Amino acid sequence: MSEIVRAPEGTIVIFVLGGPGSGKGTQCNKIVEDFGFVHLSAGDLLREEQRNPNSKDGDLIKSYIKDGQIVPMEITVKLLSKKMQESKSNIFLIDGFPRKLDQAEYFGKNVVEPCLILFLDCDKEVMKQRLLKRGETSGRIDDNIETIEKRFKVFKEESLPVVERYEKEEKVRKIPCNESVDEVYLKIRSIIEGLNK
Ligand SMILES: Nc1ncnc2c1ncn2[C@@H]1O[C@H](COP(=O)(O)OP(=O)(O)O)[C@@H](O)[C@H]1O
Ligand SMILES: O=c1ccn([C@@H]2O[C@H](COP(=O)(O)OP(=O)(O)O)[C@@H](O)[C@H]2O)c(=O)[nH]1
Ligand SMILES: [Mg+2]
Repeated sequence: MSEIVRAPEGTIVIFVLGGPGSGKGTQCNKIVEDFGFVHLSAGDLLREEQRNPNSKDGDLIKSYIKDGQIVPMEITVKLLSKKMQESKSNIFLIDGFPRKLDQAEYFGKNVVEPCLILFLDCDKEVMKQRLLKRGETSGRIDDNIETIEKRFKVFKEESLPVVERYEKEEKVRKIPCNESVDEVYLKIRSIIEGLNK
C-alpha cells in the first residue's frame, strides 16, 4: 500500500462527523450531487480493504468492525491518503473520520487540517432505529443490536471529544438530524452555500 503523503497546498477537507446512523453517508451523497466534492467514507474504505483478498489487514479490520471498535489509525489514514493522491479533485468530504483524538492530530499533522466540521447531531433512539432498519438489508456485520450498543459507547467516549476539539477552533457547524433526509439536507446545503461569503 502507498504511504501517507501531505496534501498539496490548497486542498480543502470537510469532516462529516456524527453518531452511527446519524445520516453521514446519506447526506454526503446529496452534497456530492449538488457540489461535486469527492466523498471518502472511512468505513467504506475499510470494508473494501477488508474484502480485498490481497490485503494483509483484512482479518484485523473485520474483527475491529465486528466489535464496534476503532481500527488502528495508520490503516485508515493510509487508505484515505491513497484516495486523495489518486484524485484530481482538491475538495474532499471525509465521512466518519476522525473517530478519536489521536487520529485528528495525526491527520492534521501528516495530511491536512480540515477547514470545516459538519456535526450531525441525532438522538440515540433515532439512530438505533435507523441502524436496525438498515441492518435488515445492509449485510453489515456491525448492524446488529449488540454491536450497535458498542458503537454508541465508542462514539460517546472516543469520538465526541474530537468534535469538542474542533469546537475550540470554531470549525464546527452542528446540524440537528432527527428530521427527514430532505429537511436535514436543506440545512447542510445552506451551510455549504454560505462558505466563502
Ligand atoms: N434523515 C433521515 N431520516 C430517516 N432515515 C434516514 C435519515 N438519514 C439516513 N437515514 C437512513 O438511516 C440509515 C443510516 O444512514 P447512513 O447515512 O448510513 O448513516 P451513517 O453513515 O451516519 O451511519 C440508512 O438506512 C439511511 O437510509
Ligand atoms: O475512521 C474509521 C471509520 C470507521 N471505522 C470502523 O468502521 C465501523 C463502521 O464505520 P462507518 O463510518 O461506516 O459506520 P457508520 O457510523 O457510518 O454507521 C466503525 O464502527 C469502526 O469499527 C474505524 O475504525 N475508523
Ligand atoms: Mg456511514
